[in-house]
Amino acid sequence: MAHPVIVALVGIDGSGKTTQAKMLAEWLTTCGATATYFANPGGRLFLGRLAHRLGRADAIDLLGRRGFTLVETLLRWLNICRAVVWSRLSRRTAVMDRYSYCQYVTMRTRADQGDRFARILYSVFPRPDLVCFLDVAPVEAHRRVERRGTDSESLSYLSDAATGYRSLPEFESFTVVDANGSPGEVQATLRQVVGHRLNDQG
Ligand SMILES: Cc1cn([C@H]2C[C@H](O)[C@@H](COP(=O)(O)OP(=O)(O)O)O2)c(=O)[nH]c1=O
Repeated sequence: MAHPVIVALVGIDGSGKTTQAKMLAEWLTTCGATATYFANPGGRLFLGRLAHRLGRADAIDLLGRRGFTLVETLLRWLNICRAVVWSRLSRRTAVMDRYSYCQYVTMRTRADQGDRFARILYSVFPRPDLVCFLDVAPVEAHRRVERRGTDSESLSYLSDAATGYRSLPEFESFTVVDANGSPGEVQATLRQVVGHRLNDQG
């Protein structure tokens, strides 16, 4: 590889980012291109638990909408920073579960203020070598999230978020991967796409 590679998987909740990114990192490592999976949590679960302990309903009740969005944006910034720095220093591949684009879409979908601030904050990060948009029908994503049972998103939120991704100025540069199939089917497509990209890198 000519230089360390950053691969980011983006898409709505339930599109399979976590499942696919972990599988991809394992596969790349078995192929000899040592890769590490990086999650990018926004702190919702952790802050939710903290809020309960403090007698609040949830993270938003604890921090307020703007406070929660700020903390979430900063946490995700730190997670991306860690992955990018690690990739540069170790000269290894980082497979990222979410990237800055996900936070832009989340904020826009929730009609949060401060998306310009987020864009400035995240502008220090390089464009990943490859961004795969896992394109799933919102109905299927909703089913998966319900089955997962760790969080919940309304179908209308997921539909709005899917529209949000497509309206990003960067969307044209994303590689769209059909994510409606089984994990194995989607992974096979991703391996092809990523394999080509890595070969192109030399
Ligand atoms: C990829 C995939 C995931 N799942 C399950 C695993 C998880 O419990 C849930 C959501 O997948 P997950 O990988 O967590 O999606 P994301 O990180 O984008 O939110 O759906 C399926 O049932 N089928 C699939 O094809």
